[in-house]
Amino acid sequence: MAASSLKPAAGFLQLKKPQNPLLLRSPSQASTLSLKKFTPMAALTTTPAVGLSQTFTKLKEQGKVALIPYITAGDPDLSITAEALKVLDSCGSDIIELGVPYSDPLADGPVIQAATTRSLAKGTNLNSIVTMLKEVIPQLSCPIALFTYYNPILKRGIGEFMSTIRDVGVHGLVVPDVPLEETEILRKEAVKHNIELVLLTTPTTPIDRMRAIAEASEGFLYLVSSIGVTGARASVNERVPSLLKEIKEATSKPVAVGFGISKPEQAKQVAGWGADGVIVGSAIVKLLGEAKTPEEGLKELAIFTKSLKSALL
Ligand SMILES: O=P(O)(O)OC[C@@H](O)[C@@H](O)c1c[nH]c2ccccc12
Repeated sequence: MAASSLKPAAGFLQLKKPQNPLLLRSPSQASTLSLKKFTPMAALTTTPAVGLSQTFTKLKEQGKVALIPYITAGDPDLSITAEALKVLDSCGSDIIELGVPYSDPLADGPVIQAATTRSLAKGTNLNSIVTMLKEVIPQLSCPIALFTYYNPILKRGIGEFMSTIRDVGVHGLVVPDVPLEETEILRKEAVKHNIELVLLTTPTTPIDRMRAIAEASEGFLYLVSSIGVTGARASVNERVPSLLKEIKEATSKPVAVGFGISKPEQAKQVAGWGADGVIVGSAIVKLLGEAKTPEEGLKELAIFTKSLKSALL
């Protein structure tokens, strides 16, 4: 995981069976879619978005905690993703994490895996996502952090990947399957292109390693709340408060907590524990995936996002 504790098994890019890198403890273990035309909406804000760390600075001054929803691009299709980004933005999101679908999503649970499969079946790829973002990002007021496994980056070439996403206005990048030791080139290219590379730490990351990850992370530090894969859980890991305390002693960078947060009450609880941001993925992906129609999904998305936002106020 970005970075986290972990070095994937040799040849991990060709893994047949998903293997969650978040479970590894130490380095040694370790078609183009035809898009509908997007109609520019008159009332949309055109304020240029600030980056991730600036967003946290602004929120901190206001005593607020960031709401960071995650959705998978291209599920059910990219024109709905474009609308979903606008809904998320207008309903109070502070940063949006947008997932690039990948065939071997090793850190993802069933909900995001299924979304990924649906999206790939529609032909979503990096080019089509970038084309969509070019149109949509100027209409958003909050920054986008792109989430992708390492393979699509390597396939394109690290430098070219960074310049492509930067050119369409992406501010941040989350890559869960690159261990800290191997993030060096990625970080260099990210800095060069003004992209904030967010690294992740988990409950099994040794403390010294967590410090090194915090030091290298840009934008914010992603605290994975529990071991395992993404997905809703009945309750948030009760170790999160002590993990947050340890991290806060090690860094002054903002810390956002994700994995298993699916309800407004849980978001509130995590904010109360001192997190600077709360990330909600599977619950939102599920809502969009299970909606009777995409339009229904967008309506429910607006309601759910607002309920998460008010839990954080
Ligand atoms: O789905 P959850 O449990 O709400 O967790 C957030 C998560 O979806 C998002 O940040 C994410 C999606 N896929 C990942 C893989 C690794 C780390 C993080 C992620």
